[in-house]
Amino acid sequence: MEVVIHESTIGHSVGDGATRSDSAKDNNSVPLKTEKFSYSNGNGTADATFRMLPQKTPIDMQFENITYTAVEGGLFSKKNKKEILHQVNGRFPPGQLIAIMGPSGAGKSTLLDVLSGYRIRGIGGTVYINGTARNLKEFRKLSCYITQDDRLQPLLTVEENMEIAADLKLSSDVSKREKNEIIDEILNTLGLFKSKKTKAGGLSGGQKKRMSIALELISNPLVMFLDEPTTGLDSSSCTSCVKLLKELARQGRSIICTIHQPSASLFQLFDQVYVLAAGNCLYQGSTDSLVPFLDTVGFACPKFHNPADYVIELACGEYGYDKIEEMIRATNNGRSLTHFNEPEKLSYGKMLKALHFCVSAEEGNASDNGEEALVATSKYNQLKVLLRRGFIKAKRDQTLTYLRIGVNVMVGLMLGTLYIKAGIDGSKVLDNYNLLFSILMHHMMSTMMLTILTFPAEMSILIKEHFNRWYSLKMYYTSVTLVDIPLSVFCCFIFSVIIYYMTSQPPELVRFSMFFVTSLLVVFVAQSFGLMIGAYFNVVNGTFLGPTLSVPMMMFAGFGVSLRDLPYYLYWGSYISYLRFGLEGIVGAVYGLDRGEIACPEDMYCHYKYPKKFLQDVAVRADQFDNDVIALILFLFVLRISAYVILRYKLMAVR
Ligand SMILES: Nc1ncnc2c1ncn2[C@@H]1O[C@H](COP(=O)(O)OP(=O)(O)OP(=O)(O)O)[C@@H](O)[C@H]1O
Repeated sequence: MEVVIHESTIGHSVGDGATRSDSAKDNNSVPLKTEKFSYSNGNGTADATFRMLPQKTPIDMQFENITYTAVEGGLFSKKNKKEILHQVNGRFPPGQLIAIMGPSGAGKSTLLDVLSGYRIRGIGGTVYINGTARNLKEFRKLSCYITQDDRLQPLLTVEENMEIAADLKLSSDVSKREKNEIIDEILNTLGLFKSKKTKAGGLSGGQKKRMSIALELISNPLVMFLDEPTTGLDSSSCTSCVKLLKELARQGRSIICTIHQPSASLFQLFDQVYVLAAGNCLYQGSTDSLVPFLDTVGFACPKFHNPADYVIELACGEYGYDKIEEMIRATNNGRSLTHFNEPEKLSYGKMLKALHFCVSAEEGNASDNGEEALVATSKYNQLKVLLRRGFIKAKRDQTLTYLRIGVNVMVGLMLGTLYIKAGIDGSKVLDNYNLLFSILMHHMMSTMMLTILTFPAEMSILIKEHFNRWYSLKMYYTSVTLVDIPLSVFCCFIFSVIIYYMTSQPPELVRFSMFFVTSLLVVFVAQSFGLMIGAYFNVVNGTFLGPTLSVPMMMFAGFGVSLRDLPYYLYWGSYISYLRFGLEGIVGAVYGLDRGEIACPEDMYCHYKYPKKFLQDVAVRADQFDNDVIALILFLFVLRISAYVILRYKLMAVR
């Protein structure tokens, strides 16, 4: 198979003095020399032929005096600063598979987060890329972070997940055929080709891990950070995962991963190891040199003992804390490179054994500010791809789509049966009023709770994909907003038709339209409210807060206590309750527009056969429809913008 490689990052370096030798050619596809090589894919070996281009400069990473200070303490408790990394140093050369090891709580994930640029607050020290202080923005374009939990779209097949990633991470100049070739190439390499049509949710743990790696490989990162890639895998999957990582390292990448306690055979697969204990470096150097190092510091590894186990035992303080201090001194907290085999000087040709494309030719470069400059494709393309993904998900989602439609039909039928013909019965005007409020309750609770319950799961995927520069938050948010519109409209329409017909509300198009528009706006406002809560809180807190905060909305809607009877010092509450405007709009649709006398059954007393009398008694102004619509639209805008701001804050706060 031949893969075209773009000349997109020629001469690209990531220090402050980052240069790009020929940015004008960034998007040009130039076929160059062809090279053939073999690699293992977990199912044996495979051959591939790649057309190679001058590649990105491999990345030699050094870090000096890295500290990380976390701030502990809640909103109402005293804030304490806690230093987690204590001036650690080290070097991660290219083409190497590097393990960051240490006991639980040693600071492995923290160091990985700091080096990858995922963590940006509370950090001290300097990271150098090829000898120059790191420019984080440039560095992020060449690196990726693969989280411990596999944040995949479970409803999309492996192939669809890859296609979406390719459409977002590769320049739009790359043709569909070329993208497919790259996808096949990566899936083949990672042993996922046969599972192409399997939904990601149905993959095994090992396959999910490989899938996470495959998605990021699309943009051909030079540095890959992986947080505990072997956690949850059986020993054979662990080995094949680490072998795969080694293969990727051999192609010129730096592969840096945290790992708990590898078996002796797994440990041997790593080129280099970095051992941490309580935020200090105990050892850094080649895997082979660990045992000689332990000899030199006088803590010889017992015969037949796994050196990885032994060094973790030392790091845990099992043999005394003085030994930890001795090792920190011996390595000078990571400054010493004595046990560091100079990385094998890979020939240029060998370095070029990257799988396929280099991509850093951002179409979004036009606006070279903020996150837009980090993503690979235009805003329009991001939105298009995210909408495509959203619609595929919606089509397959049992909860968000089918259950939602089912609930609207069921509740419509139930309420319709309970209040059958209440709309034309002069003796049942109060019942009908209850029905109208119940309709609003249904719209509010069903949409708000669905969003609160489902959005936090999306959030973790958003954090990963956004950090790995798949898309900008604006485009993500726009797609989330747009994707749900058709289904919301459909559900609301079908519910409105059922209830309106069964309960015999006035059969006039204008009234039905007012009824439907008000209902739909309440749906959108409630959804935005749910999004605001779901963006910030987890499911447990959100499930508590959503209904709790809705109670004042109901109180001030003017239903139980009419607006006329609200104490003046609480009247402001009616302006912050969107249900008040919803109720006014929907009651106006049914009883407004100078509706005439309502038929009263024989032998019945109909107190409210004149709608005007009823409207007076419940203190609802039925001539305010336009204002109600405007108020609900305002609520919609304010809540949507607030949800966006909260989402943006949350994305930064987790870092
Ligand atoms: N934001 C934070 N606030 C307070 N403490 C933190 C914070 N982040 C990390 N820590 C603390 O720093 C220490 C190191 O955490 P880290 O997650 O890096 O450890 P680790 O070596 O990766 O552990 P494990 O292998 O168990 O995942 C832990 O004691 C942890 O509680």
